[in-house]
Amino acid sequence: MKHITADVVIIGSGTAGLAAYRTARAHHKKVVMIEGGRYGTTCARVGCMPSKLLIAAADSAHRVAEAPAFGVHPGEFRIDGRQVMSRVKAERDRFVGLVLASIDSIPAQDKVAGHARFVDQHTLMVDEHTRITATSLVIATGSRPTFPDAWRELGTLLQVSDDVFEWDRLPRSVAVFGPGVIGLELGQALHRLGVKVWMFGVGGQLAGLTDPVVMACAGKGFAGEFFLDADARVGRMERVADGVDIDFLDAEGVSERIRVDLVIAATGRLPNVERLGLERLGMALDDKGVPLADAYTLQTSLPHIFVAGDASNQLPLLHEANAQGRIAGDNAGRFPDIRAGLRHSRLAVVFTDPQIAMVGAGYRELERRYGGGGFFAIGQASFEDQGRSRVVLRNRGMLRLYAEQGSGLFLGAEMSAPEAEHLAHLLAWAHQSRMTVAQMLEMPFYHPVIEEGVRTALRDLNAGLHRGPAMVDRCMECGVGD
Ligand SMILES: Cc1cc2nc3c(=O)[nH]c(=O)nc-3n(C[C@H](O)[C@H](O)[C@H](O)COP(=O)(O)OP(=O)(O)OC[C@H]3O[C@@H](n4cnc5c(N)ncnc54)[C@H](O)[C@@H]3O)c2cc1C
Ligand SMILES: NC(=O)c1ccc[n+]([C@@H]2O[C@H](COP(=O)([O-])OP(=O)(O)OC[C@H]3O[C@@H](n4cnc5c(N)ncnc54)[C@H](O)[C@@H]3O)[C@@H](O)[C@H]2O)c1
Repeated sequence: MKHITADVVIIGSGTAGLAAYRTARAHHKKVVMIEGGRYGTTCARVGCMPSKLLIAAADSAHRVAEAPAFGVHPGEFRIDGRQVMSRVKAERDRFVGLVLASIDSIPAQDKVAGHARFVDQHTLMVDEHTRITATSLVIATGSRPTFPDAWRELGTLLQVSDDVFEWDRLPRSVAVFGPGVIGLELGQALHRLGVKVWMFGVGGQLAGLTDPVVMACAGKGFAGEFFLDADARVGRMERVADGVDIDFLDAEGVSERIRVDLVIAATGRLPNVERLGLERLGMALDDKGVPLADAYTLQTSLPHIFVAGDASNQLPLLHEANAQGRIAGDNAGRFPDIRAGLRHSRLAVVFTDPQIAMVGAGYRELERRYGGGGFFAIGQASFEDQGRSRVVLRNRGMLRLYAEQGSGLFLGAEMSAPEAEHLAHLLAWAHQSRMTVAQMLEMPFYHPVIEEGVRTALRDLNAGLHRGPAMVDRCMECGVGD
C-alpha cells in the first residue's frame, strides 16, 4: 500500500478536474489528481465534440436535401453511414489526443490512477493500492447517463449516448427515449442522416425549455420532421430476434407497434457521487446524494471540500465545468482563505435545427420569482417572416425576451431560432452587463441579419414595459423583414 500526503487532492480529471488542478497548482502546493476511468474528458470523448461532429454531418445532408428549394439540384444523393461514423471517430480521437497531450504535461507524481472513495474527511483510498491524505479536496467526478432499470432487459440493443459514438455504421431505425438536450440533438441528426427515428418523452418536456410558447413552436417543428410524442404512453418493450418491439398509444389513443434496430436512452444524467462514501463524512447532501455547495465558492458543508462540474449538479455544461473547476481549485489551493468567484449569466445552447437556447432567468423561474401579477414583461419575435432567415430558408422559430417592470432590466430569454448560438451570446453579454431593454435598443444592428429578430423582440418588450409605443407595423424603414 502506498501512502501520499498532499495539500490538495482533485478527484476526477475531466474539464472541471483539470481546471481545478491548474488553479490549485498556482498556489505552489502539492496537488494530486485522481482518475478512475480513461483520461480525455467526457466533452472530448463522448460529449460536446463527437455529438457536434455527428450533427455537422447531418447539417451537411440537410443542406443538400434543401438545395432544390433554391433551384439547385445536386446529383446523386447518398449518405455513407460508415464514412459518417469514421469521420466522427477520427475527429473525436484528434480532440481526445489534444487533451491527452495536455495530461502528459502534468508531472507523473501528481497523477494517480484508480477509483477514489472517502475513508474519512481528509483521507481517500484509491482502489486498494493508495491511501491519500489531503488538507483540502475537490470532487470533480462528472456524471453518467441514467435510465429505468427495467430497460436493461434489452441488453446491447439498449444504448446510451456514449455508445452512439462507437458505432461503425448507422442503424436503420432507432427509438429515442427522452426529448431532452441529448435526445433531440442525436435524434434529429440521425433522422437527417437517413435513420428512421421515433422519439418518446414524458410530461411534454422538451430540451429543458420552460416557456410554453417557445416549447410549442419547437415541438411543432421537430414533429414535422420525425415522430415525436413528448408526452408518450409507451407500453411493452421487448427484445426480438432482429430488434426491439415497442407498443405505444398514438395521439388519437390508437395502439401501435413498431420494430426498431436500437433503443437510445437519453433520459437524463446523474452526478457520479454515490460510490464516493460521502454518507460517512457527515456532509450535507441533497435528496440525490449530491453535496450541497455554495454557488460562488463551490464550498460544501465541510469547509475543506469543494465540488465542481457535473458532480455539483448545478449547471451540467462544459463552460460551467471549467468555471466551477477554476473557482473550486483556487479555493482548495488557498484554503482556508477562500474567495467568491465570478459566476457567469446562464447560457445554454442546444445544437438542433433550429437551435434552442436559454439565457439568464427562464420563464418558469421568473413566474416563481415574480408571481402571476405581471411584474415581468415579455416581448417576442417569430422568425417566420424575418428577412435574413427567409433569405437563407431558415425562417423557423420563436424568440421570447423577459424584462423587469419598472426598472426595464433585461432578465432572460428562451428561444428556438436560427443561429441561436450567436443570438444567445449577444443576449448573455447584455444580461451579464445588467443592461436595460432601452440600452439594448441603442446598440447597433446591421441589415440584413438574423440579429434584427432580436431588435423586433426588444421593441415588443419595450412596449410591454410601457416605455415606448407598441409596434403597429413591422419597421420597414429599418430594413425589409426586421
Ligand atoms: C452527448 C453529450 C453532449 C454534450 N454536449 C455539450 C455541449 O455541446 N456543450 C456543453 O456545454 N456541454 C455539453 N455536454 C455536457 C459536458 O460534456 C459536461 O458538462 C462536461 O463534460 C462535464 O465535465 P466534468 O469535468 O464535470 O466531468 P467529466 O469530464 O466527466 O470528468 C469526470 C471524471 O471523473 C472521473 N471519476 C468519476 N468518479 C471517480 C472516482 N470516484 N475516482 C476517480 N475518478 C473518478 C471520471 O472517470 C471522469 O474522467 C454534453 C454531454 C453529453 C453527454
Ligand atoms: N448542447 C449542449 O450544451 C448539451 C448537449 C448535450 C448534453 N448537455 C448537458 O447534459 C445534460 C443531460 O442531458 P440529457 O438530455 O441526458 O438530460 P435532460 O434532462 O436534458 O433530458 C432528459 C429528458 O428525458 C425525459 N425523460 C425522463 N425519463 C423518461 C422516460 N422514462 N421516458 C421518456 N423520456 C424520459 C425528460 O422529461 C427529459 O426531457 C443536459 O442537461 C445538458 O446540461 C448539453
